[in-house]
Amino acid sequence: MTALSRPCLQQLAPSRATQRGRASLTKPRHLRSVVLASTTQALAIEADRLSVSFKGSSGHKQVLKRASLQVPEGSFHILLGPNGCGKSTLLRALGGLLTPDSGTVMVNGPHGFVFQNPDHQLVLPTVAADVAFGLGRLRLAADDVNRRVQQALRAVSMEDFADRPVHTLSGGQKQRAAIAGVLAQDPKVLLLDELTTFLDDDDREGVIRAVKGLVGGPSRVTALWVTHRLEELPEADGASYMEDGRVITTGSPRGIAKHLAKLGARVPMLR
Ligand SMILES: Nc1ncnc2c1ncn2[C@@H]1O[C@H](COP(=O)(O)OP(=O)(O)OP(=O)(O)O)[C@@H](O)[C@H]1O
Repeated sequence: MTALSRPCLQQLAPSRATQRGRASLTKPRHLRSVVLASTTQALAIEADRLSVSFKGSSGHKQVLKRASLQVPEGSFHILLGPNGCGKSTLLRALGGLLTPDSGTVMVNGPHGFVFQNPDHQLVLPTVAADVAFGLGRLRLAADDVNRRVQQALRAVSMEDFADRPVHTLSGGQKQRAAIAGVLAQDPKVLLLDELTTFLDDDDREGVIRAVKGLVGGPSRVTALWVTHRLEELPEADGASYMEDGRVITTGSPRGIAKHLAKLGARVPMLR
């Protein structure tokens, strides 16, 4: 894990926060485009001045403060920021898992949400049964279900694990099985919340490779990847940095790395 030197950045350390629920999939919205760098690219995700607050015992706490984010279609985009700055809240608002107080959200295409702790989203005894779980509502023929399950497992290099009991998988294998459960439903956008927090380096690399394989594939899946690990920055096509409920800056991974270095972080890709 990368060492971080300044107090605000030390909060980028792993969170033990967990979210209950399974991967979810929702309906497409309209297409927008934006000028990014020198080219016009279609956007897969756009949040515009999003505000979210939660009720607590001491009144309302505003967590997102007119946060805006744009993610080009077909990209692997990293969202970084100190613990508690609102990354997961922004992701959940994008996924339709909570209702913002104000602002707008656009996600172009069906999207799947994968949570930080795979133990909270793998609910059936075997890998294949779990991957098939979300397909129940589609009323597909058994052959179609099997085909989708096999394809999804192949996409995350888990085709040999179909009959394995879920409890025998490593953390990274569980995350890849959770991703397969979403993929079986054919999403265009993946919202991925700190999937590598509990993983060792091998498992972490396996999960990142699986997601990058999907993004680089013919279906032009877009992945928004929330992380606190600065060493994952070079994997991304683009990145955004949040602080205190706002997206402060968006750019190339190297540009964001330089921004973080100015704040005092030791960023591996700049060494
Ligand atoms: N349902 C909720 N009710 C009340 N407060 C909440 C709720 N969800 C999040 N919060 C608060 O909102 C703030 C932002 O939380 P969030 O999980 O979005 O931050 P984060 O940047 O993802 O942090 P981490 O990196 O630790 O996961 C925190 O102070 C958190 O306690």
